[in-house]
Amino acid sequence: MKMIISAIRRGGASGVRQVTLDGVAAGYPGRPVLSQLDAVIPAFATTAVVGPNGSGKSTLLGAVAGVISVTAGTVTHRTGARPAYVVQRSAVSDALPITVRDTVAMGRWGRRGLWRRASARDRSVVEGCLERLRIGPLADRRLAELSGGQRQRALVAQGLAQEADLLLLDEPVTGLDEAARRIIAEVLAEVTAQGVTVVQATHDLRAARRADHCLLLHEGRLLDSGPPAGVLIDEALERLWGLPARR
Ligand SMILES: Nc1ncnc2c1ncn2[C@@H]1O[C@H](COP(=O)(O)OP(=O)(O)OP(=O)(O)O)[C@@H](O)[C@H]1O
Repeated sequence: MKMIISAIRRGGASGVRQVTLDGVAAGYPGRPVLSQLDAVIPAFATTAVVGPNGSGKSTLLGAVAGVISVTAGTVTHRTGARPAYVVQRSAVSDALPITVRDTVAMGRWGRRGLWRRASARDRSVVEGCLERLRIGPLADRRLAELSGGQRQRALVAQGLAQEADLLLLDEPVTGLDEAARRIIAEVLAEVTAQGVTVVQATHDLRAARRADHCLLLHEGRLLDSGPPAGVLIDEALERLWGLPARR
């Protein structure tokens, strides 16, 4: 326990593994994506999963979340608890006739079961998550009526409401304005400091540089991993995205 608390205080460099991927292959029917992927997600820290479009970031998150089956290798979790998985907002149908509060409350289903009534604690967690993402005033609006940034905050709030020890987010800040990005970044930093392991797939290299750990994917393989300062180097950015070196 002492080790865990001091790891939380140090921002995660504990050596404790939240998830270990060993020789993982995964993909879709007729479309293998990840292959021979070995990677570690450190506990109590933030990990950024980066790589060009189509490199397999979402597939990796899906395999860690358990929603995409691995066809070879193993994904081992430190705890048996179910991770919280926040999908890309484009994956959420506009036709869903639910309010923002309902959306966040769905995050409690895994804990209490679908058919049990929400407890006082369930309701207080939901209200707390709405507040944290600053969407309390939107709680009674329909999810489909929200802007992209507001909807994304509702989905992150749903992920938080699950109170999981592992929070997986697929491009949580893509397409958002600076204010919404900051709100989400602050909340993710807070929950990491509270001992949650956070993994986000992102195209935002600034966000990736703020992470404790980085996994760099290319064509379904792990090209590099480690502290972002050592992974997101000019050579890698130039090779993968054709970006010129920064001065
Ligand atoms: N449901 C699916 N069925 C078949 N192929 C898929 C499916 N989803 C993704 N793919 C393919 O798998 C590959 C990896 O996709 P994935 O979404 O994991 O990449 P990504 O790195 O998250 O991409 P992006 O940055 O564009 O979100 C791509 O070639 C994509 O076309």
